[in-house]
Amino acid sequence: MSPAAPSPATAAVVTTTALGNRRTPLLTLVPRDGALAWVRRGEGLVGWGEADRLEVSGPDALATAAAWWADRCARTEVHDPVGVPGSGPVVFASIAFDPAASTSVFVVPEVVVGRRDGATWVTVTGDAGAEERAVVETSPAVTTTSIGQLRYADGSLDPATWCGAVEAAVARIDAGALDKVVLARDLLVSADEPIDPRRLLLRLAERFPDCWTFAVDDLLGATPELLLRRTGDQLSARVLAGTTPRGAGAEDERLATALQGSAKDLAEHGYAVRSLVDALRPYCDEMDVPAGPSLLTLPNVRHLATDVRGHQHGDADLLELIAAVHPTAAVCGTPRDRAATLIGELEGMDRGRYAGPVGWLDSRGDGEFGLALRCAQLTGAEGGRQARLFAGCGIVSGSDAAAELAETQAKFAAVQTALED
Ligand SMILES: C=C(O[C@H]1C=CC=C(C(=O)O)[C@@H]1O)C(=O)O
Repeated sequence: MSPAAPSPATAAVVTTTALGNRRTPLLTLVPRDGALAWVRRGEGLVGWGEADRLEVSGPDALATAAAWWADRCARTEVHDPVGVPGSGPVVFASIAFDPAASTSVFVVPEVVVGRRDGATWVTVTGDAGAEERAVVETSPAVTTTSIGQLRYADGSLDPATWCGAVEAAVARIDAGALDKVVLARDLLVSADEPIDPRRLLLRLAERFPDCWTFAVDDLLGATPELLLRRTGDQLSARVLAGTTPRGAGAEDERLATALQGSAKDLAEHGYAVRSLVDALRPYCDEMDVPAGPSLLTLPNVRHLATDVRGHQHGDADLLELIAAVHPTAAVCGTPRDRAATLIGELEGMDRGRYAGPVGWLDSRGDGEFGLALRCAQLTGAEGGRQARLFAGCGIVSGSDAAAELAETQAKFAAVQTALED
């Protein structure tokens, strides 16, 4: 564990509705550097500045982070007349796909602007002057500069080698070694000009209103998958697995109908739902799991989707629940351990925080975490002109490597279109 700096003995956190009447879109408020965001349909949280930061890895990473956040909250003087999920002290988090091996990042912003059910609030952590700065800083930023031409290069594996990995995975599945594994690949992008995260976030939010547009520590994306939301003792999740690209004209409907009737995709989806439900069940006294999936339609792909709800008993905090459910078979596989080992063997890359939980947590224990999918890691290389994109696919018996490669391309398109616009 490597906390960047020791927490101050006490911190003051003030939430105010002073900007309550302003309807400025949240994502236009964030600065170019250090943007923090979790926004869907214009509501959610944005933040900037760093009042505190924790970078952590190792087998107890999430327990360490939970203790750090609880300790920080206990030593914080809070004035929060708003009193809704996301008001008062908030930490944004981007957790590694493998928290034991890679670094997870937790950032407490100096300023958070939140919007929920049409009401807007501002929360300031730290010195009194920050509140005034927040008001000044909540003027919309200019975000329209073009980044020029984009050039793409293979990431860790070229497409043919990745298809070979998919075939190897199918062979292992057919030999009975496991039921499902999610294999991902990365794509490198270089632009003529530095990539402005604000521009990317705005484009993603415009094009993907059903997704959660997120940014934490230069990992930016619009995820359709909600790993876990906790509001008091109510838990909810949106599990996705099983995908088809969009088609032109009548072909689009044909693809949608085929997805809903595909035994392969329904099996792939079933593993993902079961992995979440089985992991969450010990923490719930009631669960509502629909008998079959619905269809989620996005501009680039359609997914099989299941919205799961649970009523929590006991006092496990949200990070403990996240540690229990992650990684689900939407991003890892079944059985989990064998799938994780095969990912390490076949993928040839470090996922970092791709496919890890990303979101926020408040001092009441409420929060929302998605899976960091359809995302780009801004690398800072070449003066901020480079990004690394990620996309993965669930592989089961019957998966076809060429179709899976096409699926990764359709998934990359979420960020590519936002960069190219
Ligand atoms: C792993 C990814 O997607 C997951 C979520 C939805 C559908 C998926 C699929 O059909 O394979 C994946 O399980 C990704 O977008 O990188």
